[in-house]
Amino acid sequence: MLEMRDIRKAYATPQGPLPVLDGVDLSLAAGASLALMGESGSGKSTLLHLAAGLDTADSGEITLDGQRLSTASEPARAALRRTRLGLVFQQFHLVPSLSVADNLTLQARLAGRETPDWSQELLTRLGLAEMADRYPEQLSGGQQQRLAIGRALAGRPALLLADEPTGNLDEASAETVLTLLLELVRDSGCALLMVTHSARVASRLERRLTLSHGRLLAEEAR
Ligand SMILES: Nc1ncnc2c1ncn2[C@@H]1O[C@H](COP(=O)(O)OP(=O)(O)OP(=O)(O)O)[C@@H](O)[C@H]1O
Repeated sequence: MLEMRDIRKAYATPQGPLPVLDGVDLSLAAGASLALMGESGSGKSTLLHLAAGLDTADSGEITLDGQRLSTASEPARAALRRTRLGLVFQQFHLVPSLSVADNLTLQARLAGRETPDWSQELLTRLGLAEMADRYPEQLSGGQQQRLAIGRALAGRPALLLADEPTGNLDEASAETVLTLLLELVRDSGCALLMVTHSARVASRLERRLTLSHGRLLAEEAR
């Protein structure tokens, strides 16, 4: 479903190129879940952004759902993102002027992928059905992140990319949000690539990989 082959990426800085990824290979099967770990600055977000087609690698090949992302144009990458990917970040990035229900469905609707039954099920399972007419500022942090997860899954993506999705939440909300996210991912059959600092969070996923000095370390067995 997601294949990354010999990915290299350096950022241009005033001091010269800063190499971040130096030959990364990663494969994620349909429906599988993988935690991406590594020290701060090791390139986790960079890798996730490349998988999302939000940025391009200097070299290497990325294939998503059989389509080559690495050579696709920006509009083609955006179309693939809209239809095949769900994204969740540490910041929730909700639209303040839209209700909870509209935030949940907007992206799926724009991509022509909204199914009202699934949207309603998501609202209920995320504990947001009673709050459908509220606005994001009227929700707690945990509720806002649940909404952001619902939005990412409303279009039934093949792959959910999540960057520290519980990083902004207290321990109790983080646990609730993570459990819900994993249940919904499992039930919807989508694959999950999640960046996390937390070994405890990572242990809840099927696979774990660690980035270090631009490379992925050998995989730990579960
Ligand atoms: N746009 C950019 N321009 C220059 N350097 C960048 C840019 N984005 C990231 N970097 C640098 O690349 C390295 C990897 O950053 P990245 O955000 O991918 O790491 P990370 O592992 O996700 O870190 P964290 O866990 O702290 O979020 C860091 O040294 C960072 O400073």
